[in-house]
Amino acid sequence: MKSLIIGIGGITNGGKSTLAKSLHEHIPNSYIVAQDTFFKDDSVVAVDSNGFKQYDVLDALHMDRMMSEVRAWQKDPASFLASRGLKPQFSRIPKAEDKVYVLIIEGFLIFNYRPLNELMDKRYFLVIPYELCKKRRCSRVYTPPDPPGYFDGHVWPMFLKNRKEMEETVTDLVYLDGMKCSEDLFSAVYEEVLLEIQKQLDAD
Ligand SMILES: Nc1ncnc2c1ncn2[C@@H]1O[C@H](COP(=O)(O)OP(=O)(O)O)[C@@H](O)[C@H]1O
Ligand SMILES: NC(=O)c1ccc[n+]([C@@H]2O[C@H](COP(=O)(O)O)[C@@H](O)[C@H]2O)c1
Repeated sequence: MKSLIIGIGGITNGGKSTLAKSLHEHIPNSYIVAQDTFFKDDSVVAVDSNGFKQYDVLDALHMDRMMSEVRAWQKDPASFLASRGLKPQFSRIPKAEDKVYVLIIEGFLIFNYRPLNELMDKRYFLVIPYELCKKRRCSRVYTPPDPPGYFDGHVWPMFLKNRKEMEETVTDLVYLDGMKCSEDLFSAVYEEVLLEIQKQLDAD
């Protein structure tokens, strides 16, 4: 069996998890590793001079644990899925995508962490403008919730900084306009992933 790793990165509330879930639902033998499940406990997240918790930095995440999960999948995707109670899926009429295990890595800082970035076969980066990002972010409740002024005082400046750092080191990013409807975003990426799957199969 072959395997493929797809990165869905981008701005907070850009639509990463929505897109990752749709891909997962349509791709047999796929699995999502979501970066936001690896945040450190609030008690150990650093605080800046304005009292804002520094959540939007790699240091706020257990990247070592995230890497272990990805490496466990890479080592043996079938056993990895089986250990999570998931059985390999085969369509009644076999399709190309049945034959390739696909890992979807989703998160706002996945391309800023070099060891993780290096593993990706394809990199997508969702972007939305400031106003829309602020609007979507303000209607979402995190644990802990954003304190007043957090978007402009921490989230947006860190997004600009992290994106700049990423663009200095990462090539082959495919930018996606997160203002497009979810269906259009899904179809565009899904079509490309199917082509990547076919490429893997043709590589024999
Ligand atoms: N393409 C889209 N168009 C409009 N709203 C969207 C779109 N994608 C996601 N959303 C909405 O934006 C919010 C954030 O989406 P989500 O996928 O959780 O973003 P992220 O994982 O990047 O933080 C949710 O309310 C979701 O329903
Ligand atoms: N434990 C958590 O999940 C948690 C806590 C505080 C802030 N956040 C926020 O999560 C964001 C990243 O996730 P999204 O890209 O899904 O928005 C960061 O901007 C960060 O400020 C998450």
